[in-house]
Amino acid sequence: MTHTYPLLQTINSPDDLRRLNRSQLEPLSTELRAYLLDSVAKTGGHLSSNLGTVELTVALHYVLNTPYDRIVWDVGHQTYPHKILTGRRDRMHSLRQLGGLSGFPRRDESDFDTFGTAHSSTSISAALGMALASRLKGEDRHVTAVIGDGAMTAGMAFEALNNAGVADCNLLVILNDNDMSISPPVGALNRHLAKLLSGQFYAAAKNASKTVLKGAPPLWELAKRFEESAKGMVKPITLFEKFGFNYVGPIDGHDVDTLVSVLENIKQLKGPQFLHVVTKKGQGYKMAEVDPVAYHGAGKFDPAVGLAKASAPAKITFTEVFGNWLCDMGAADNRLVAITPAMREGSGMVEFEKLFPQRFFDVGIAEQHAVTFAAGLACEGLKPVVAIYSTFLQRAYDQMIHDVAIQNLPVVFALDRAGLVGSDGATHAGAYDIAFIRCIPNMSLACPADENECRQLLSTAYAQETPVAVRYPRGAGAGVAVSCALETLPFGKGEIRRTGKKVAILAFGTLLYPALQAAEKLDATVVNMRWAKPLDTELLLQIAADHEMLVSVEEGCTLGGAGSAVLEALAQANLMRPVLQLGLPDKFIEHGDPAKLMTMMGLDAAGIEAAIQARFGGLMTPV
Ligand SMILES: Cc1ncc(C[n+]2csc(CCOP(=O)(O)OP(=O)(O)O)c2C)c(N)n1
Ligand SMILES: CC(=O)[C@@H](O)[C@H](O)COP(=O)(O)O
Ligand SMILES: [Mg+2]
Repeated sequence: MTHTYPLLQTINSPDDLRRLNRSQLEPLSTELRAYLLDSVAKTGGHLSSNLGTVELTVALHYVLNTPYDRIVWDVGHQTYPHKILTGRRDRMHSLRQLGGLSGFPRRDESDFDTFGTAHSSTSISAALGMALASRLKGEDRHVTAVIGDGAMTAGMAFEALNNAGVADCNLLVILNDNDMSISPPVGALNRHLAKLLSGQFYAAAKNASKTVLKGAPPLWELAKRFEESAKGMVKPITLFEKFGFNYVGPIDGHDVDTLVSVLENIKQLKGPQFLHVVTKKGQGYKMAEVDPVAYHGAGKFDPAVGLAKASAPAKITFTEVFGNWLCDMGAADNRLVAITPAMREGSGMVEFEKLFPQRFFDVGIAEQHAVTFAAGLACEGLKPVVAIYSTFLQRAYDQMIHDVAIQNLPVVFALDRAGLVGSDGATHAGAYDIAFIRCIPNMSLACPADENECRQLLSTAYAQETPVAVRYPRGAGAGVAVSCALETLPFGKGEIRRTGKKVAILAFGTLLYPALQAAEKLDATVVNMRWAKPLDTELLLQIAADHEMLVSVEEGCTLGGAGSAVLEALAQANLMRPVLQLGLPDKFIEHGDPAKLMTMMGLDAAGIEAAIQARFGGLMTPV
C-alpha cells in the first residue's frame, strides 16, 4: 500500500510541529506511525518500541521548546519518531547502515539528541545533571527523561531517583509503561506498576482524563478533584512518591490530546515530577502488537505479510550453540543454574527456561545484580552460568572482580556479541572484554574459533572450579558441525592448525578461519590459541623460537588485548620477535553491515594478508 503523508511532509523540525493546531496532532500521529512502519520495514530496526512512542513523541515536541528544552530518551531504541520529527525524515532509509543514521540518539547527529544512549537506565541521571546545570546557570529549561518499564528495573535508575527526589530542581521523569521489556517484564517493580493499572482506578482515569485533565489549573488540584469524584476508589501510594516525586497518572499514552494537556500542566509545576504513561508495544501494527518480542529488533519485512518465516534452515548461530549446550549441560547436571539480565531471547535461553523453569533466572536489566547473584549461588555449591552480552558485562566489572574473582567462585560467563555487532554500532560492540578480563586474577577467558569449539570450551569452562568466561560473536561462524557430546578440551591449551615458514599467525577466536585463508597465500603457520587467558605460553614460546615474525589476530581491541598478552609473554621470556597486532583499532567503530565492517577493519582474509605483507613482506619468502 502506498501512503501519502500530507501533514508529516510539512514537518521538518519541531517548530513546524508547534505551528499545527491541536486537532491536527492526531492525524499527524497516524501519518507518523505509517511512515515509521514503512521505513523500518525497509531497513529493519527496533519497531515495536517505536510504534509505542509515536503520540508521546508528538506531544513532547509540541509542548516543549526543543532543543532548548531537553528530552533524554532511555536506551534510545524508541527514538525513530523523534528522528523523523527532528529533521531526519528523509534519511530514515539509511537507518543503522554504514554512514547512515544511528539507531540510537547521538549528540553528533542532531542538536535534538541531547544525550547519547543505547545501554539502558542512564536517562534519569543524565537528565538530572542537565536540570541541575540549568539551575546553576540560571536558565529556565525543562528537562525530561523518558524511561521504559524495563529500563526502570535497573539499579542505576533508582540511584538517580534517589538523588533527584531531594534535588532542588525541575525534572520530569516519564515512565513509558508498556508492560514489556524485550521479553515480558519481571520483578516486584512490574507488580507494583501492574497494581497501579489494575482495577477501576486506571479505567476511570482513562475515561475521565479527557474532561478532567484538559483544563488549565495545576494538576494536583485536578487530581484532588478527580480523587474526590472517584469515590470508593483507593489510589495506592506509589513508590515514586516515596522517592519524593509528584506522581501523575497513569494516563493513556496513545491519546495525544490528553498527553498535551497533561504535559502543559506539568510544565507549570516545580520540583521533581513523575508522569506514568501507559502504552502498547507495537501499537497500530497488528503483528507487532501480537508478537512484540519478534518485532523488538526486526529485520526487513513486507508490512503486508510480516516477518518472513525461514524457508531453509539457516546456519546455526553461536547463540544457538550456547542455548543447546545449556539445555544439555542442564540435563546432565542439576546444579546448573542459568541467569540472564533481561536478554532471554538474544542469549538463546528460551528453551532452557521451558525445560528448567526452576533453574532459570531473568533478573531484569540488572547486570551488576546478575553477577553478584551468581556469586551467591556459587557460594552454595550451585553452578551458575551467566549469559551476558560482552558490552553489557561492562556494567558489572566490579562485581566480576570483587564478588566473583577475588573469591575465586566457579561462575561461567557466556559472553555473546563479542566483537563487532553490526547495526547497533559502537555502543553494543563487544570490543573490550579480552582486555578487561585478562587483567583480573583468577579469571580465565576462552575464545572459540568455531561452533563446535564453542560447545567444547563451554563444557571446559563449566568443568573448572574457578571463574571462566567464553566469548563468541553475534551470528553464525565457519559452519563447523557441532557434536552432541559434552566433551572438554585441555584447559589453557592451543593447537597448531597449519605449519608454514617464517611467519606464525596466532589466532584468538573466529578470525582463525580468515587467518588460515591468508596463511595459504603467505605460507604462514597458523595457531589456534583458543585461550586469551591463561595464554598457552609453552606453545607460544615454541612457535616464537621456530619463526621470525609473529602476528596476533583477534576480534577485540588491540590495546591490552590478546596480542598484548603475547608481547608480555615474550618479554617475560626475554624472547624478542617482531609482533604485528591485528584487531580493533583505538577508535569506536560505527554501525553497518558486519562483513563490510570487518573488511574495513582489515580483519578479513585479504586484510590480514595485506597487513602482513605490508609489515613483513620484504622478509618473507614468496610462495
Ligand atoms: C544495560 C543494558 N542491558 C540490556 C539492554 C538490552 N535492552 C535493550 S531494550 C531492552 C528492553 C527495555 O525495555 P523498556 O525500557 O521497557 O523499553 P521497551 O523495549 O519496552 O520500549 C533491553 C533489555 C540494554 N540496552 N542495556
Ligand atoms: C537496544 C538493545 O540494546 C537491544 O535491543 C539490542 O539491539 C539487541 O541486540 P541483538 O539484536 O544483537 O540481540
Ligand atoms: Mg517496556
